[in-house]
Amino acid sequence: MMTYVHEEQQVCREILNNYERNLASFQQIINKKKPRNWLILATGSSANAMLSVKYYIEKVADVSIEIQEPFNFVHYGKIRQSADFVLAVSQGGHSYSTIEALKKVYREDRVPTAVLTSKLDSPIAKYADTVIDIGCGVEKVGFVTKGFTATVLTSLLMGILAGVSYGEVGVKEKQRKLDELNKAIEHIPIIIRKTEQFYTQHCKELNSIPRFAIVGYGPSVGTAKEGETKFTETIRVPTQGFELEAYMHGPYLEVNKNYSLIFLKTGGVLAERMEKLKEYFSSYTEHCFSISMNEESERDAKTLSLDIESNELLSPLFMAIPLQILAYRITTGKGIDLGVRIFDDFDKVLKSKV
Ligand SMILES: O=P(O)(O)OC[C@H]1O[C@](O)(CO)[C@@H](O)[C@@H]1O
Repeated sequence: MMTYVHEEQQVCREILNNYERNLASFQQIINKKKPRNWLILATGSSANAMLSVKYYIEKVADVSIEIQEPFNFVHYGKIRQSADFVLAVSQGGHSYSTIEALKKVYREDRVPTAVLTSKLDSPIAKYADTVIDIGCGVEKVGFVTKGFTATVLTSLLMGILAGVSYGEVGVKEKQRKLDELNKAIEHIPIIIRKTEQFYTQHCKELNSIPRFAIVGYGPSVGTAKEGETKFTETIRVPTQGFELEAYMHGPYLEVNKNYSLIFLKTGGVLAERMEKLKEYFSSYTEHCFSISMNEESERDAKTLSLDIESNELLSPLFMAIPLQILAYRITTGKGIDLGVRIFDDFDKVLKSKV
């Protein structure tokens, strides 16, 4: 897992170097059909990645994005009349639910379909008009890390290209946005280093926590959800990712002195509201941690400050990496060997991957 974390920067560089080629077929759909109402079908980390980029794409391309959990879509859902493009996202391309959902749309043959995957010859590729390469190669460890960041970056680029095609983004603005992404990925090694130091400083405490809640807002709700996915897959203690305000409607009542909160601080309009929540719970549990994208004016030992000056909407490119590393470090710190498979017959019985 850490090997892939260390590959994230290189993979991102490659994605940025090759985006014109990798996204050529997507560009064609956009230029030809000009879809403005996208339905995205994805589960697990892929859904978290798309939730992370939704706001950026909606803003730069002036489109509207709906994300649906594929199995519910297959059995209970329907495609909105207004939907004019369906994008299925499956990093490995074997998720049964996403395949079935895409099949349903593909057979109707009403809207253009595309699949975003890192495995171009995977089963899902048969059911879309267009196959788009995430550009990160196949990740062999099931607890994806580079695949998440690569999906985020490729999708951000799709948003920029759509913005250009729709006249929302001019030539200069496109270059500015690409520069912003190039600059963003240069922070990855330092994020890794800072997170490793942070874990070393707090390992005893972090390893002993029985329950985590990760709270975010805006684009970092997707990051919080990815933290939930990563922590439960690896550390195997109850962990949930919450949207800031939703957390205040019930979930907070669970807080006790053993409970840990991880606040994702990405600046923006809700920064103060999050600070208030943190302050409130700091007197009920000692285990309040923050991961802050921006430089913190007051240094607090339980804040991992990444000191990055960037657009809040790009925060998923940075903020998931500390959670990936913490997931791995806490897991090994607790003596769990991720190489030893558990529920080994799960896929055979439940067939959630085909
Ligand atoms: O993106 P994919 O390949 O469809 O996978 C979806 C999810 O399935 C899992 O591999 C677990 O089955 C998750 O780790 C992953 O997020």
